[in-house]
Amino acid sequence: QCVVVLESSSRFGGWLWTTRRSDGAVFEHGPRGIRPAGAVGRNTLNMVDDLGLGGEILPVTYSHVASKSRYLYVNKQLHRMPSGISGLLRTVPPFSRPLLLSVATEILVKKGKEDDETIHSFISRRLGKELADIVVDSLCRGVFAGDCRKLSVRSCFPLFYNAEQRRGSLTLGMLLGSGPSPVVPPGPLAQRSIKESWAQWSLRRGLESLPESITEYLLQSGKVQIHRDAAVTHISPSASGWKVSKTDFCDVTPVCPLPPALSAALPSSCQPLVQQLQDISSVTVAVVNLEYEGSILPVMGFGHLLPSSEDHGVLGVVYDSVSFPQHNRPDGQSTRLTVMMGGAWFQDVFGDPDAVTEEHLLARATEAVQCHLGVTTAPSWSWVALHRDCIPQYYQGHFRRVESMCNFIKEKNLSLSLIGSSYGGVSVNDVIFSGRTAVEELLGAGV
Ligand SMILES: Cc1cc2nc3c(=O)[nH]c(=O)nc-3n(C[C@H](O)[C@H](O)[C@H](O)COP(=O)(O)OP(=O)(O)OC[C@H]3O[C@@H](n4cnc5c(N)ncnc54)[C@H](O)[C@@H]3O)c2cc1C
Ligand SMILES: C=Cc1c2[nH]c(c1C)Cc1[nH]c(c(CCC(=O)O)c1C)Cc1[nH]c(c(C)c1CCC(=O)O)Cc1[nH]c(c(C)c1C=C)C2
Repeated sequence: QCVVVLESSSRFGGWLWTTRRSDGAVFEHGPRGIRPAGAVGRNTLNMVDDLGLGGEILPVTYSHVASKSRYLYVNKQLHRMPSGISGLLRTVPPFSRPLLLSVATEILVKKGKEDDETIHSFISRRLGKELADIVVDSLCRGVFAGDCRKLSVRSCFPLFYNAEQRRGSLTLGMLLGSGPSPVVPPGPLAQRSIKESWAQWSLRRGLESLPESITEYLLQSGKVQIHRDAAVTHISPSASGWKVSKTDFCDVTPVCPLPPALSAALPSSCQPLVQQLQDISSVTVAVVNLEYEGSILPVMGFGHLLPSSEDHGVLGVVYDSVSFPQHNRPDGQSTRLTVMMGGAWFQDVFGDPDAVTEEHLLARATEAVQCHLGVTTAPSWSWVALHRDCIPQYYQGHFRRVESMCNFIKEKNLSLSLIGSSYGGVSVNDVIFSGRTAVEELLGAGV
């Protein structure tokens, strides 16, 4: 078997993108933390073991302040998200009643009849409108940069959907479990993560080390051809497999991540698939990394999110220095923050992504830090990145679209796998797991 990897840009890694400054500071422009939990989390840690990257791991435990404290910026104030029993029992602003009341009465709410629903409608129905408007609205902005009034509960939070389906309640589903998950035995690193109670992890030189290390591993194996600056422009079925781009690769089974690239490359005989791919939309996020001199944060924690009712444009701010102080400048005298903006509201707030200036995005980000965190000094360093169409949006009915694409591929006996963030989960773990599953189906397990 011959494996060929074609990457259109000049670097591997996609959204895993790190800047390593010469003084030792590390800034993430894409993902910054990976969760070790669950089958997909264990799978990634097993891969980190295989790559020999275990010594580079930076774990953040559940007892760390970054795991215990997350904030919401509501009514022009920061509020710590309630946690623990006392947080659930008391009425804490910005909520009008103890959260335990919503959780307890949720058990009595009847099961929904629809085969999918928006996240906002699902949570309003089960836990009340206030939680949907504030907590879940913010959560969807902090994971999907998306609008919970459009996103699908079944595809975005399958755990919630399955809990209702199997146990009749979210609360019971969380307590009793809501169904089977793939079997992935934990390797040494995953075992360590369980023993030490990790909530998330990164790598000493940033998460881009992961694709860098994979590239090195593949090159050393001598079994894989990898090409940068090699965009797939056209694929079409041929007698011996697929004809890919301008080059003839026989017996190639494309494993394709991006719907726009794939739909543009497919032939007209795959029209139904092309149409379904074109129907998966994604949102643009502006990511602004900021470095400030000294310890400037008024609170410690993972960061804060804003519900869409507070501000459409600013989604949230990550306090990178708190989770990963190892990425600070070695003198330890700085604070690193990341402001994320736009998402589903990008066009409304900032207009055409091609016309928005870096200066405008930087000004909006520093203004948010000043307003939300009371930081009046200017940042000593900044980096502005505009990530076009970076997070796919699983709108209501997404599961049906994915099912129908898979059926088309099966019926036509197309030797093609759909992997990546557009189909069954947007986290780094989901994407790696979908790739592994597809390759195992093609080449057999144990590869
Ligand atoms: C700002 C941001 C923050 C995030 N934070 C987190 C986080 O904290 N934790 C987490 O788990 N996840 C996070 N994510 C999500 C996660 O990073 C992504 O979902 C994941 O990296 C997507 O991987 P992918 O392989 O599906 O796609 P991509 O990363 O988009 O990779 C696709 C690759 O295909 C290449 N390509 C495109 N078209 C072609 C073509 N025609 N021919 C050849 N190559 C092509 C691209 O150049 C790219 O390298 C975040 C994402 C963003 C944008
Ligand atoms: C403010 C915008 C964003 C922040 N992170 C992301 C956006 C759009 C992107 C993102 N964050 C996470 C994931 C992976 C999801 C997963 O299943 O692992 C993605 C794509 C992780 C994450 N971030 C937050 C939560 C609740 C999660 C889920 C996993 C976990 O519980 O750790 C919340 C959150 N994200 C951001 C902030 C500032 C924030 C909370 C304070 C930034």
